[in-house]
This record gives sequence, C-alpha cells and structure tokens, in this order.
Amino acid sequence: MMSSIQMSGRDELLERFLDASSRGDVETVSVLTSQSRELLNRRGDQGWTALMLAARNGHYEVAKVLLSNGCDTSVTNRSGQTAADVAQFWGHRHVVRLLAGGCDRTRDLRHLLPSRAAEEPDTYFNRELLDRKSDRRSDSEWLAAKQASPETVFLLFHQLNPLVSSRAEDAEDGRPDMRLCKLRAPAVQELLKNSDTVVVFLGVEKQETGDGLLAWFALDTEEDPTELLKAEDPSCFFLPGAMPGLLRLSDDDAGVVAQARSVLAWHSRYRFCPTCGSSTKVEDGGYKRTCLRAGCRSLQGVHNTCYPRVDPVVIMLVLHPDGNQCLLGRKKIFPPGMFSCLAGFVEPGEALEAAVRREVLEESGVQVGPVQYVSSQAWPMPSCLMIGCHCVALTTDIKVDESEIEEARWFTRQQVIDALVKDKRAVFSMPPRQAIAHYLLKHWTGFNANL
Ligand SMILES: NC(=O)C1=CN([C@@H]2O[C@H](COP(=O)(O)OP(=O)(O)OC[C@H]3O[C@@H](n4cnc5c(N)ncnc54)[C@H](OP(=O)(O)O)[C@@H]3O)[C@@H](O)[C@H]2O)C=CC1
Ligand SMILES: [Mg+2]
Ligand SMILES: [Mg+2]
Ligand SMILES: [Mg+2]
Ligand SMILES: [Zn+2]
Repeated sequence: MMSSIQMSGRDELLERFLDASSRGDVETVSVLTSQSRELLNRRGDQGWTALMLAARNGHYEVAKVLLSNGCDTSVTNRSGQTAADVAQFWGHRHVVRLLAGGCDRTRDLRHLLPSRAAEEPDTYFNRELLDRKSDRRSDSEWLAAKQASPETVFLLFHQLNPLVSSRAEDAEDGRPDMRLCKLRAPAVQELLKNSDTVVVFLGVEKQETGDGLLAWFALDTEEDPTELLKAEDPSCFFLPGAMPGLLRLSDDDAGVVAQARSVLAWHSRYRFCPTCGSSTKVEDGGYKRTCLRAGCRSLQGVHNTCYPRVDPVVIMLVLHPDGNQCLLGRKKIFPPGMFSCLAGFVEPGEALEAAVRREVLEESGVQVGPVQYVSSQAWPMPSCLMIGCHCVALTTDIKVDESEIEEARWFTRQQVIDALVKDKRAVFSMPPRQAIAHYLLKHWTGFNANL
C-alpha cells in the first residue's frame, strides 16, 4: 500500500515536470529539477523525456536549464530520436544548436560543409592526356618497337627538370608560357645507348594516327645533355626548379609531367633494392624495379618496394563553427601575403579523417570534428597525392606550431572572396589557381555566396 502511494507520488511529480517542460515553464522546471535530479532523464508514458518535450515546442530556456543540470542528450524515444532530432524535425534551429553544443556537436556541424560540386574539377596536374596502356608495359618487344619508331615522342628531363621551350607571346599573368619539347628517336639515340638511362613508358595518344598508336616515353639524365641536343631546337632549355616553374605549363602538358616526373624521381632515389641493397633491374616499362638477388624478401608476398611510390597528403580547409570563417596558414617559404590551406602527410596506419584531425591540431592547435573528402590532385614534387577535404572546427583558439607554420588566422568568407577576385580590399593573397588549395577555397565561397 505504502509503496503504491510512493509510486504514484513519483509519477505525479514526473507528470508535472514533463508538463512544465512541454509548456515552457522555466520556473517550475528549475524548482522540480532541484528537488529531484532523477527526473531529468526519465521518460513519460509516451516515451518522451522533458528535454524532448522542450525541444518539440522550441523552449530554448527550458532546454538550457535541463542541460545545465546535466541532462543526457543522447537518450532516445521509442522511434530512436534524440531531443536534437526532435528539434531538427520541428525546425527549432536555435534549440538544435544548443543541444549540439552539449553532446554530439558533429551532427550539427556537418550542415556547415559545402555540398559536393556537380562536376569533378579539372585540376592542374590531373589531366589524362594519354591512355597509360598498362597492359603493354610487360610487352618488351612492343615497347622496343615503339622506341625505335620515328613517330614516337620522347620527353627529356635533366635532374627532373623537363625540357621546354618558351612561348613568350603567352607570358601574361598566370597564362601557361612553357611548352614541353617533344623529341623524336634520333635526338635521344645517344642517351638511350647509356645502360644507366631509365626510360619510362607513359602511354599512347588517345586518338589513333595513320600508323596506329603513337607512344610517349620519358627519360631523365643526370649529366647535362645540352651538347647532345645542339641540333635540336636551340630555344629549348630545362625548366629549373619544381616551384613555381612546373606551374607554367598547359593543363595537358602538366598532366603528363605529373606522371613522368614522379616515376623518374622514384628511379633516381631507388636505384638499389631497399630491402637488401642489391642491384635491381627495371621492368614493366619503367613501372617496376626488381631485386636481382635470388631469395630477397622483396620478391615474396605483398610489398611496396618494387613499384613507384605515391605519398598521400591531406590538405584541408578548416571551417569555423560559425560557418562564416576558415582557417588558413602560411609557411615561411610562401610569397609575401599568401595564405593557404593546412596540409600534412598521412602517416602509416592512419585513416584520412584521423590525419586531417592530427595535422590541424599539430599545426594550429584547433580541434576538428566532421571531415568531408572533396577531390584530389597529383602533386609531382616528387610524388604526393593531395587529398582535398573540408572539415569543421570544434574549437577556435589558434596556437601555431612555429616549426611548420609562420602564422595561422581565421579569414571571413568576404575576405576570401576579396582575395579570389583580387579586390583592392584583399587582406591576403590566394594560393595559385593550379593548387588544389585554391579550389577548396573557391568551392567553399561558392557554396551559398551570391556571386
Ligand atoms: N597542391 C597544394 O595546394 C599544396 C601542396 N602541398 C604539398 O603537400 C606536401 C606536404 O605538406 P606539408 O605541410 O609539408 O607536410 P607536413 O605538415 O606533414 O610536414 C612536412 C614535414 O614532414 C616531414 N616529411 C617529409 N616527407 C614526409 C613523408 N613522406 N611522410 C611524412 N613526413 C614527411 C618533413 O620533415 P623534415 O624536413 O624534418 O624531414 C617535412 O618538413 C608538400 O610536398 C607540399 O608541397 C602543400 C600545400 C598546398
Ligand atoms: Mg604538419
Ligand atoms: Mg603541413
Ligand atoms: Mg606531418
Ligand atoms: Zn633485394
């Protein structure tokens, strides 16, 4: 008898508590909460908690009192909805934001990520001019015949700098003003005779010509071949330095250079077997180096020492939780005034999302919540794959890692737009249009700006 009276007393208290929450009666909710904390997360007959009822009716102040008393935001009703889901469904955005601040912010912050672009961006270095024809790489007879063919195109590199000629007439701001020199077999005969010269098969032109498939190869020489090339176009020269020289090509040439330079750079650094130090032989049209020592471990099982390497790098535009600012940093080596996205190498045993969070925290002290992949870019310096992401910050205080970054700052959307259009009010300058950082910024501003 006693216990049933106690039970009904408790139920009555719960009824009053839920009713007050539902009506937005802050005072009653506060008083009852201080009397009995166990009411906070209890469900009523319908399976709803006080927080859900407050969320249903958009009672912000009630939700605040409940949260400040330690109410659990992860409790669900019979349909599996949290209070935040209820507030979201009924369109009470201020309550959604309040609840997101309490427990699972990730869900709400996701809304700040731009939606995917309708089309894949045609990013510099990504153009696939040639068909790589990887099935032909193991056909040494076919490759030899192609190398002897007078039609075949050879791209020459000297210490990884491509042979180019200048198109002075195009030397306007930002326009490509360098074109690759396409040599034919006689010009590279002497170099091909040298057994140290590595020749990489790049692929064939997508359009067939009269004699069938037109093949392209690339080779790199350590020795300066200028003497050998005297008979060729005297205006050709080796484009010095990776940056910014490699950004001066046409999109078609840049795509071929991305492929050729990365593979050639690998050959120049991996002459010997990385497992046992023995000599290696070049196979598969320059796409493989196999150890010559019988029994070497590199010849067994899955291994990554025989094939050209690619280093994944995450590059991310970090968005402020207010949705209107983004985090950019500058390295000492950047041109004055330029700020760009933070970036860093993915480490072994790390997912992309974890790499994004770690690198942003290391370089800026900012904690990152949701991460979204956007698009990628080959970056042949020497063989990075830039993996472009947008992500949203959970914290906003900046503490720069000075060994990597000189300065990092939040910039508003308007400031990014000013920099994009090179307005005179611009407070920083954009990374070059050829860099995926530029695209990540541009795509973000296009998201809901009335450009
Ligand atoms: N396309 C674009 O828009 C952009 C491209 N990038 C490219 O991204 C790459 C990486 O960015 P970054 O910020 O430098 O990277 P991190 O932030 O990871 O830091 C670079 C440091 O990591 C070390 N490091 C070098 N190579 C590797 C590797 N393979 N794996 C792990 N750590 C390594 C080096 O240290 P130590 O010198 O002490 O050995 C280097 O100074 C760069 O090559 C850069 O050119 C960067 C920004 C924009
Ligand atoms: Mg770093
Ligand atoms: Mg970095
Ligand atoms: Mg790093
Ligand atoms: Zn070996």
